[in-house]
Amino acid sequence: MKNKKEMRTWLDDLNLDHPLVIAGPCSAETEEQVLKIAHELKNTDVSYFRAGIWKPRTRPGMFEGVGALGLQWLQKVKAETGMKTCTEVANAAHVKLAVEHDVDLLWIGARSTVSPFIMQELADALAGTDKIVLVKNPVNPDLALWLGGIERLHNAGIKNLGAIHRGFSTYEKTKYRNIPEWQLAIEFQNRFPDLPLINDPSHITGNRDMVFDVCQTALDLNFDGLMVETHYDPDNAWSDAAQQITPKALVQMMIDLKIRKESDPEAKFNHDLSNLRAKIDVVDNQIIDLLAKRMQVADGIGVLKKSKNVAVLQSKRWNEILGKMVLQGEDKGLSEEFILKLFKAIHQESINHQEKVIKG
Ligand SMILES: O=C(O)C(=O)C[C@]1(C(=O)O)C=C[C@@H](O)C=C1
Repeated sequence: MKNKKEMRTWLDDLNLDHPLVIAGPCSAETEEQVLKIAHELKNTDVSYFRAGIWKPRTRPGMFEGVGALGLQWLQKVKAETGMKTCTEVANAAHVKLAVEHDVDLLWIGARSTVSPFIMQELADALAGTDKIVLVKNPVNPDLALWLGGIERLHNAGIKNLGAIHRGFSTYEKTKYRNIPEWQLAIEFQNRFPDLPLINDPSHITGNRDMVFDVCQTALDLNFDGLMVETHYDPDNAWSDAAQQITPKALVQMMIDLKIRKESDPEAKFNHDLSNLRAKIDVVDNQIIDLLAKRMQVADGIGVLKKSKNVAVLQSKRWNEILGKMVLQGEDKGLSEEFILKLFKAIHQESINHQEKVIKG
């Protein structure tokens, strides 16, 4: 699969003067709930009304969605509000029912994207439709698996494709429900700049208080749209209560979010930017020189350790370094998260250098 300008045709054809917004409840609960939310979202920036019909839940015994019945409610949403509709599909039977009920956009969930078998089943079931299909990232931060899933749909002749960044599972507890790993989304855009990329702040945060900030970061990183879970009574939602926001809050958020341009033609701005970029280039070169110097020292340590048969990994020393660097970083306004990532990468490279010396 290669990047092509036409990949964004379906999005361009919407002629929006703001990012694409997909919103609606995590789950369709009752007909009244679905229609009430839909009417509150009518005449806002929302183009697509979302509602989960079949819900993949971590544990059995939780609310697993109303099933096909909810698709009739989505048809009513379309008839009464004019909004297009979307839902998640996870197997060929879901696809058949969603297509029969005229759902406009289908998304594939993170737990499906991880499985090439499921992706192939969905690609086969969707072949021949002109539906928009958005593929959420797999639960693990694996860009090749994400792109591979999209490629299966592309190879089945599905033209209106896009991706949803919903964050990644981690063993460690973080402030996020699913950590964003923004670098991976940036890498995605580098590889496929014309494949529409939508951010899902609800699943990244798991917490409505953080939704705005994640949306702003996504827009700052040129995402094409947002998919935001929305409920008129979030606290009493049947699923994902903590992360849903009200339609009113969504409207306010769309007013408050800053939509930034990719560049500006003004001469002074471009002159100042070039100067600052030249400074960055100098510093980047210094960083590379320093890292190379550090690895030369590591090579020396490797030679010394080899002579006395001493192990490469020295956890006590390493933890002392990490602790010191986190403190120094804080002093200089560098986040703990960044310092840990940076020094863990440096440590790994130092170990690789020493291994090479010891084996060589
Ligand atoms: O101090 C050592 O023993 C080293 O090998 C150097 C170093 C480092 O790069 O700072 C690398 C590996 C060890 O786990 C600890 C520290």
